[in-house]
Amino acid sequence: MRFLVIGGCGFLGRHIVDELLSRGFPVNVFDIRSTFDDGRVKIFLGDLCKKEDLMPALEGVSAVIHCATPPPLSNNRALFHKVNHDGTLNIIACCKEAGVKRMVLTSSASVVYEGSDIKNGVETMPYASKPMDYYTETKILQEKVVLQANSDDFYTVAVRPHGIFGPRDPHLVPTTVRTAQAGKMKFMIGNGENLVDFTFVRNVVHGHILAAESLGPGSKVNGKAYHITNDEPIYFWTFLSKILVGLKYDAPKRHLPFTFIYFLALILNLFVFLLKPIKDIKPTFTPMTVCLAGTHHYYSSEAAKKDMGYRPIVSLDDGIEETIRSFSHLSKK
Ligand SMILES: NC(=O)c1ccc[n+]([C@@H]2O[C@H](COP(=O)([O-])OP(=O)(O)OC[C@H]3O[C@@H](n4cnc5c(N)ncnc54)[C@H](O)[C@@H]3O)[C@@H](O)[C@H]2O)c1
Ligand SMILES: CC(C)CCC[C@@H](C)[C@H]1CC[C@H]2C3=C(CC[C@]12C)[C@@]1(C)CC[C@H](O)[C@@H](C(=O)O)[C@@H]1CC3
Repeated sequence: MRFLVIGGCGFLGRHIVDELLSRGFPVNVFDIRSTFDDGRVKIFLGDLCKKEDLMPALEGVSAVIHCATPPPLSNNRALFHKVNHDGTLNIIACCKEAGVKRMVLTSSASVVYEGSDIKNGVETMPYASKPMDYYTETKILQEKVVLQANSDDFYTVAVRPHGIFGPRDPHLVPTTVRTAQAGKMKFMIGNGENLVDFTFVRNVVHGHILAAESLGPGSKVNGKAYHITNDEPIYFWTFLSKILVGLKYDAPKRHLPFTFIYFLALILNLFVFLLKPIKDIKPTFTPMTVCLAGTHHYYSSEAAKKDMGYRPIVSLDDGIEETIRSFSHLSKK
């Protein structure tokens, strides 16, 4: 079975490519940029929104894993809609024309998150009626169109990871370190007792490949969404503190009231919106990131265990240790 990994030059995508190759699968990669060179992989460069770019990459492909997205913290509504919604519709149409049989979408557990506590959330929870940011808004649209495309000759499934971390993560660890270097990591938001899922990247990869292998005629996974987590919810600030201390930065010790910081983030968000025509500011402290830092949000992966035999293959502590080692270049000097 030849795979095409759309977004294969990204953080998750590259790990998926590496694992597929190690399991002996032939792999194509499609991405708008190239970040690596491997003789075993043909990298097709292009825009997933363009049929003429995508079709050559689909030749001889049986299964597509779509894990491309604009950067989740970029806040560019038009780009998110163009890539995550319109682009995904293009991928579906191209897959059907090329005779691809299976599609795995990398969705996100956040498609049901509206800023309030979610404890052991299940996949049957409704989509967020008021998504907290444009990224989440378009991840909902994206998952809907992929699952609606499921049919007797084109099997689709959505994998919903949460808080992916690991080597080459471009979002979580670098942003955390930058925030600490800017002296803005002295306080925890809230009481520090909010449990969340952080998922080591190789567990997410494992879930994707299991999902791809599980698709097929009459399969119970066809047309469904599945949470893939480490199955070890951890206090949000304990996780960040482990990363910070591992990289020789001080862990936050004092607390700021969640409601106060959320109110400040709302005001900052209004200023960002008003200033947008003049200057495109991308604050770290947004209503979404503040809620993620101050509320419970962890999800049940029981459905994935039951329907596709998923189990995390790397423990949280081992994943944190490997991540810290891989980011030693970001250690405090
Ligand atoms: N990082 C997380 O914590 C997390 C959690 C849950 C779900 N996800 C989902 O996982 C997937 C991968 O996320 P990531 O963290 O690896 O992101 P990433 O930014 O590292 O990778 C995304 C890739 O998509 C590519 N891309 C963007 N626009 C494109 C276009 N128009 N045409 C072709 N390629 C394009 C980028 O070049 C990049 O290589 C995304 O779908 C994201 O929504 C991420
Ligand atoms: C300054 C602090 C308040 C926070 C510093 C760390 C944050 C930058 C990360 C902590 C949790 C991360 C996270 C995401 C992005 C980076 C953080 C906010 C996602 C929103 C990325 C996109 C995914 O789809 C979301 C998911 O559902 O997994 C992530 C949720 C966690």
